[in-house]
Amino acid sequence: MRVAVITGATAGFGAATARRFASNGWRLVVTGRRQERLDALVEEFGGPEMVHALPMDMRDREAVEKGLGKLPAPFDAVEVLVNNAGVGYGLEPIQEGNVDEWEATIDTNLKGVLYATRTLLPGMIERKRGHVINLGSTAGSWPYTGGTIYGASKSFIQHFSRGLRADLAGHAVRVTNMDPGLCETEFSVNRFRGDVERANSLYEGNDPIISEDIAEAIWWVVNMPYRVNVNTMELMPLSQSWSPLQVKPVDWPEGCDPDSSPERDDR
Ligand SMILES: NC(=O)C1=CN([C@@H]2O[C@H](COP(=O)(O)OP(=O)(O)OC[C@H]3O[C@@H](n4cnc5c(N)ncnc54)[C@H](OP(=O)(O)O)[C@@H]3O)[C@@H](O)[C@H]2O)C=CC1
Ligand SMILES: N[C@@H](C=O)C(=O)O
Repeated sequence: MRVAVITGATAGFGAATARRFASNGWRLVVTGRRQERLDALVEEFGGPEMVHALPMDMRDREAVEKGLGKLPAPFDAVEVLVNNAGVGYGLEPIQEGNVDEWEATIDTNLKGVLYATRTLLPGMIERKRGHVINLGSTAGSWPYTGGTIYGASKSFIQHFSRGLRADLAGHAVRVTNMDPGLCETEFSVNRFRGDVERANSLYEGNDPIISEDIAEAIWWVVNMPYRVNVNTMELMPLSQSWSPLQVKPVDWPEGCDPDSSPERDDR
């Protein structure tokens, strides 16, 4: 029986992906911080014989290394790792940003992925069977006001995924970066610090992607023939596309001539 590790399985994409794999007979290792939701997953997917729950914070290196590094049989031959746990707190521009929230975003989205990947890769290489799927975001390619730290964290994931493929040259381990756009999950409620109304207003009337769509895409990527590596996949709801680069008049200081420059400006 095959084993998949899904980080951040207590909500959104992670929960839907866990459901997709469990319904196809896979054993699961599920992680998240909310114990009661992990307990519910264990019950839903067939009990502790089928699901191993790891309550842990992905920012806690020791917990991740210990939890994923010492998985009990039969959960120890991990074939698929879905690095899904992630957050994007706040939507303020950098000059007004909350540094604590930046750190939480960076530590979860970057370090959590690195800890899990580093811990599980040697086993995949040794068993000659593995697939790492990293959840990036369209925000990693297309910047928007207020999404800078989150987007930069997802640019890291895109580059990390490509680099990982290069490092794994010759090994039977696949790597996929998946970049979803607007999707309705708990992501925005967390981004807006619990403001459900503000989160809902993003989705209303826009037919966002739903978690099951992402789970389906992950399932498809994993089930391509072993010779095929889907490097990257970008998905948006049809309602989402690009708008022109922003242009905004500059609030120059009194007496400033925009034709001037610091070496010619005697103000
Ligand atoms: N929704 C969207 O529009 C998009 C989301 N993404 C990315 O997809 C991934 C999943 O997001 P989505 O399902 O939408 O978000 P949700 O907020 O619905 O779920 C996030 C999951 O991550 C877990 N998580 C968050 N922080 C930590 C942490 N420090 N330690 C352990 N687990 C953590 C949560 O579990 P718990 O709270 O129990 O710890 C939860 O299970 C993220 O990486 C996100 O950046 C990418 C593109 C679009
Ligand atoms: N789609 C969201 C998450 O990745 C966003 O970009 O805000």
